[in-house]
Amino acid sequence: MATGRTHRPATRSRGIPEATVARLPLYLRALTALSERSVPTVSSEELAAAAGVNSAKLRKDFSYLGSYGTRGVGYDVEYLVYQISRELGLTQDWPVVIVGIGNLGAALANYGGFASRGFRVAALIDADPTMAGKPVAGIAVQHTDELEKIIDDNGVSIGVIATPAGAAQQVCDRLVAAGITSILNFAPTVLSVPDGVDVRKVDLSIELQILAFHEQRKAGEEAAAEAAAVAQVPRESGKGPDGDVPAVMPA
Ligand SMILES: NC(=O)c1ccc[n+]([C@@H]2O[C@H](COP(=O)([O-])OP(=O)(O)OC[C@H]3O[C@@H](n4cnc5c(N)ncnc54)[C@H](O)[C@@H]3O)[C@@H](O)[C@H]2O)c1
Repeated sequence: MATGRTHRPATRSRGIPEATVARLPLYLRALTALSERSVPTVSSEELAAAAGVNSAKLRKDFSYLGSYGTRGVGYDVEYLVYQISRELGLTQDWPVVIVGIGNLGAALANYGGFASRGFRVAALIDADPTMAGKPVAGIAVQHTDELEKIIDDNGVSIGVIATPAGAAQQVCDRLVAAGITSILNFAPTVLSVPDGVDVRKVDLSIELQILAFHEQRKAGEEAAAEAAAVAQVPRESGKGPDGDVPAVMPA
């Protein structure tokens, strides 16, 4: 779902390509599901299918982690969960702030999947003074006046922007000035950030537009197939649809 842009080279410092990094969460999600079912080992084919990735690509990706599996047995699920979590930096707790606590920000704050993956929502921040002190997902919303202090006090390095597009750059600038080096941006705008700051952008409407494109193409292909089928219907020479009336009168 994420359409991302980062300010990092295509290959990370430890030699893991960015495309592999982008697939690690897919493997981790599939492996976590296996782990929850107490499945001890998994073959590259099974895991690739569960993650929606080609199995040769999976084996190549895992070779960057130094994980080659055992022939005839496959990969040890628990160990792979640990390896990928460690590679993604998920073996430590990441405090996150969400800025803009409207419909989306509140939904994100309520999403239990962050905490279970090591992302602790440390603070919720909004510019609306009437929201200050109101609890959302059990956390009192704080006013943007306190943004810098909140980030400093909580050692936050990841910020989530869920404000209207018009406010996003200004919020981004304040987050970066306060020491944030990773931003997840939900606002439909392109953010400018200095080198060393990673931005990932999530835009569900872009995903829907891509689906609309494919739907349109499928509809076009169906229409073309129908037209081709109609064109191929054998006709008796000189007869109309009823078989007795000429479709086209001779000139
Ligand atoms: N990426 C996606 O898939 C996706 C999906 C839905 C919405 N959005 C986007 O997310 C954003 C929020 O949508 P919403 O429906 O929650 O809007 P909303 O109007 O319900 O909430 C916006 C919140 O941001 C606060 N805000 C405004 N300016 C601020 C500032 N400078 N600092 C801090 N807080 C500020 C407002 O007080 C409000 O509480 C919009 O930009 C919207 O387009 C993205």
